[in-house]
Amino acid sequence: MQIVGVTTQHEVYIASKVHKFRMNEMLVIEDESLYQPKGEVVETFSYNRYIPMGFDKGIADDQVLKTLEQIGYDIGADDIHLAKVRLFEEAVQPIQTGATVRHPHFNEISSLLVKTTPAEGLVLGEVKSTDFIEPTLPESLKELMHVQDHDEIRPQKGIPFIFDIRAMQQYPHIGVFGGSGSGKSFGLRVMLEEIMKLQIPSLVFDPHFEMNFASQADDLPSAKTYTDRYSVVQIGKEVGVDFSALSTRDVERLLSAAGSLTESMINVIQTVHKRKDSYQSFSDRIANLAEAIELGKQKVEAMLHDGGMTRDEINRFSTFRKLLDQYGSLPLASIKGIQWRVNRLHQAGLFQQNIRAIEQGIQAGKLVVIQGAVWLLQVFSSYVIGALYGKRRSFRDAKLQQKQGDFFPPFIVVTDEAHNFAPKGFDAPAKSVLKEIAQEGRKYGVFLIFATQRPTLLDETITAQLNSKFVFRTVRGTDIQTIKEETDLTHDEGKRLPYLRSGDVFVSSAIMGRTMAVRIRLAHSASPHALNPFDELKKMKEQDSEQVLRALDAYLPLAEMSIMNQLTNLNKEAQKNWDVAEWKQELERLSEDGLLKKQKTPFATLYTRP
Ligand SMILES: Nc1ncnc2c1ncn2[C@@H]1O[C@H](COP(=O)(O)OP(=O)(O)OP(=O)(O)O)[C@@H](O)[C@H]1O
Repeated sequence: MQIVGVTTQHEVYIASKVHKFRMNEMLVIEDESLYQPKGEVVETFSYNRYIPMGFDKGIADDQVLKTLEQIGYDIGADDIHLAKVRLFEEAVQPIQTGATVRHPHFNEISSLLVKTTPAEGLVLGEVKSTDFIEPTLPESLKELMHVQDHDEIRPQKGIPFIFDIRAMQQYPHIGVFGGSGSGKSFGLRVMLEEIMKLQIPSLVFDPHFEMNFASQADDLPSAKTYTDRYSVVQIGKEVGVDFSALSTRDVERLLSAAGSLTESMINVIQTVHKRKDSYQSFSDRIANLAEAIELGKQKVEAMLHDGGMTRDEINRFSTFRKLLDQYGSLPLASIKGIQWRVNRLHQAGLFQQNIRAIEQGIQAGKLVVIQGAVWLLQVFSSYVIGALYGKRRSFRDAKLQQKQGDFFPPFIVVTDEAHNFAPKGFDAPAKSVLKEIAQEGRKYGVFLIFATQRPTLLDETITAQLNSKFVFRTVRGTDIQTIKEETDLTHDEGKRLPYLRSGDVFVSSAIMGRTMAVRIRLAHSASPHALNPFDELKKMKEQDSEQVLRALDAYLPLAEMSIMNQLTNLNKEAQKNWDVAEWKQELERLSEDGLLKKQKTPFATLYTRP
């Protein structure tokens, strides 16, 4: 391999007759006077006698052609491989044309690529095109993972990409961007596995119900299990909001998530909500007030003067009167609006539990996955993040003031669909607390991992605070533009974004100091959605046929006209509720699928085992 053409201080062309260059391949230029500059391939081209140079010059210019001829290439006849290489550090003077080029030894580039050990960092994947370095890779960095390359699963060959999570203290927060099917969720899963490995307490909001680590990945030798390292809770089942602990401002925020609030509705909440109100006391007060206003003061007074009512009725109407005296001037429509919103949250189970299960999980160093519908997660996240961040802050602040405080650990907040939690341009329940963490969380040891398909829709103050960005395949022009503005991806890398393979990612991180191309490793666990929906249909059909055949077994051979007599038994055993026509259809289907044999005689149609 040799340098050809005119070189600059930061870019050179390299040619070879035998070596086919690969994108992101690392190379060392033998130039003692410049301290062996190193760089990586950013563009490649191959010529052979079928596509001779000059016919389509591609990346080569006249200067390149001239040098090639001078150093003995037969242009138009030889195979020639060319690469454009960008130097990692600008050279003090242009590089000598003709200088030889080779692959680096691990020690020559280790400081650029490896910032921590596998035991202390997140082992997320393999740095692309580094398999040339395998012979010099130290044992401690080998055999850390398996990688899927095209259809083949293979052990790690190149340099591992180990994210130095400890450096988040200085460069906090991670963004994970990528379009549908780009491998973003898969990458997030690998990140979470590594976080569990290190037992870092984390709060994961999971709108897709996919972050479960119970099932192991198929085909992966020695997949790790994470059983004791995480817990999954659902809003309305294991966790919820303790209504009586909410301030009036919290109630406003929660209710606004169930449906936007008008000024007048906010006024209703501020007037009617009392400190320590339980869900019951607040919703009763609202319901009674609505009913009282609907009846009107006159009618309520008349009922109370009328007499002849039971004690309960007297109590009820006295309550109405009191409420009318206190709040009678509030508009009925706004009160009803609040009533509807409180009801909606209650129906979703939000007020049935508290967040103790989450706090315990975090205290125990676990990854706590919180599942629920997006809108409900938005409400709940604002409450739970606010509460836990508050605890962590109080503990740290107390410590700074040398006071005693209950220990609360540092933790990470992880969410997919992050643009729903902190949207650009409009408000969302959790946005203010997330912004605060983006700006101040570092001081308290609270960090964000934000994944989204739409970085353009994410609040820009937060995007700017994400010091490490993992960029998967992105097709949408506006998102590519945002990514280019927010990372140090070069123009060439930006152009490659729509064509990245699922699982390939550019990591642009202040921690690494430069963009790296990485193949994410195979996950040890599998997503519950990993089953192809069409395989799922097939499996369901097979299971169903099996069940029906088992029920039929005792009655075979079965004549079509006997179905009527056996209908109750058949339905019971097959757990169906079919009539005779439906059973006939099913028998026909099973015989078409070859699972039964259909015989027609002049007297009857018979079904038997094939
Ligand atoms: N690193 C990887 N190695 C092997 N296969 C991968 C890798 N990453 C992704 N894949 C494959 O690509 C598919 C799509 O990935 P994934 O579901 O993570 O996409 P996504 O970007 O999260 O899409 P969506 O946002 O629609 O969920 C996965 O089913 C997985 O099989």
